[in-house]
Amino acid sequence: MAELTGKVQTVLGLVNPDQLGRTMTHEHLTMTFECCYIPPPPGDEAVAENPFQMQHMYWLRQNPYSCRENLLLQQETSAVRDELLAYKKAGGGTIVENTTTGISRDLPTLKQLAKDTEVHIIAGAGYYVDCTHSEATKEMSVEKLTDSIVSEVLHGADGTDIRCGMIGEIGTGWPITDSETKVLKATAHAQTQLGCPVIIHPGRNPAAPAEIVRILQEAGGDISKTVMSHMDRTILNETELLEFAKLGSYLEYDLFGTEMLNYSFNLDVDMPSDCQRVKTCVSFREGYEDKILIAHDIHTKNRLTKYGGHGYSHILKNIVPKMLTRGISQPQVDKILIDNPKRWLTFK
Ligand SMILES: CC(=O)NCCS(=O)(=O)O
Repeated sequence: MAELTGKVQTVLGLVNPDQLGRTMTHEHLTMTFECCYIPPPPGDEAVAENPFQMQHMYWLRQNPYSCRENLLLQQETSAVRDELLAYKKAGGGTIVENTTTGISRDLPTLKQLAKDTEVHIIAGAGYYVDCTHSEATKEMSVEKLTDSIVSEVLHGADGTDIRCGMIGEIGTGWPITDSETKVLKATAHAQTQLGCPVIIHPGRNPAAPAEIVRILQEAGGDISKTVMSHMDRTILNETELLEFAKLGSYLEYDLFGTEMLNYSFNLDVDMPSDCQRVKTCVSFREGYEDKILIAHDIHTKNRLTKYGGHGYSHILKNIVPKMLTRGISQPQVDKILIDNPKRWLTFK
């Protein structure tokens, strides 16, 4: 698309890629996550009902998905606005907002936040995981899904004229369902038409990312312009990780700030700590430094600083200094936070 080529599309319009600055490539500013509610561990049912206040946060840190109120980030726009102002002050420039259809994308709120804070915000087109697909979505053909995604980028989404600047996060589970496969194919077709960035939420199985790449590639997708999110909890074996890296997508470590003993979506996974995430970035710094992206993927209330969480500035304030002490140079940090996001987000 000639108008988009060489530009980045924010909720306030097209910008020159050099304007983005430091970029978190996977965040949510307003969304709901009720689709992923998990009942509390046996014996904790009463604790889960505690009033949503500071004394409850120690429990929510370990069980974020077992309290319905914690899943309503959309109620916290004022706190998120304050956080974005702090992010800007900490040197942040851009947030890629990954909320798609199914988890309450709210484009007017994103536009207002961008105006209020002067942080560039890029919104996502497309659909989240199968359990959030409506009956109408499930009945759509790949062609219809493609048209709808293309329209969200070219004309605006959800009945507004606010345009999405990338496709994703496209949700998939494991195994990948028929409806998710159609959405993946439509994503690839839309990407071919638009030359746009794509970002994927893989299912929680080490085989999921490669299977997604296979489906996208067969449908003509551009893997070099595609981000595989949530690598932190998906491929933990080093050999398997290097095998996947060879396929050429961006590798996103986007759960910085999440430190939990039991990852309730997949108890087989030992969720890495931030130190382990930094170590992984260190191990990737030669060979794949052009492919690493990082973020916090804030999607529950307890992670906001208002509730004692790490907030959207954690990487800039705490992780970058740590990286510098562990052998990642300032130019390499700049690649991860500025150059790689800019390259990914620029329309071809
Ligand atoms: C909003 C979202 O999809 N977050 C991902 C959480 S997960 O635990 O990495 O699947």
